[in-house]
Amino acid sequence: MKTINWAALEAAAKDAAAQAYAPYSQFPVGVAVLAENGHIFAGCNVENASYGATVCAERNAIAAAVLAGHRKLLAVMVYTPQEKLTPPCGMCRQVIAEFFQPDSLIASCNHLGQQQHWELQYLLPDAFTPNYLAASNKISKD
Ligand SMILES: O=c1ccn([C@H]2C[C@H](O)[C@@H](CO)O2)c(=O)[nH]1
Repeated sequence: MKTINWAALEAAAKDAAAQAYAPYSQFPVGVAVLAENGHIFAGCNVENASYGATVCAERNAIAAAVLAGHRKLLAVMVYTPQEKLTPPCGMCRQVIAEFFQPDSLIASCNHLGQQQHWELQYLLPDAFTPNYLAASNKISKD
């Protein structure tokens, strides 16, 4: 298993949170994802006046990685500037499951420099993944 530079992910997630567009919730989030080749992609939450069109930082970071051609992703870091360490929301857990492995580490950090780590399979047990579709339709995400 590759060594993960958690400090670099934390710095990237924190920088991303500074760009968050969160006028409605006042809850800025920054996320950094690590690709298999060591590159880091970041995203922030982008809210919307309709509320429902809001996109979380996790999904924006994953979209940036996919846009750059990276579909094999290794780790996630979520930053929120509050003491309580924040895991990804349910919708983002599903999107994470598309591009990560069950034992991939999902981490959260805060402005105090604290971190908490979870395995994806703990946050989303028995995830519905592309394998289920591939089993009947021969669909591949690669
Ligand atoms: O894991 C999460 C949870 C929430 N948010 C955003 C959505 C919304 O803009 C704000 C409050 O829910 O935080 C994220 O970006 N990631």
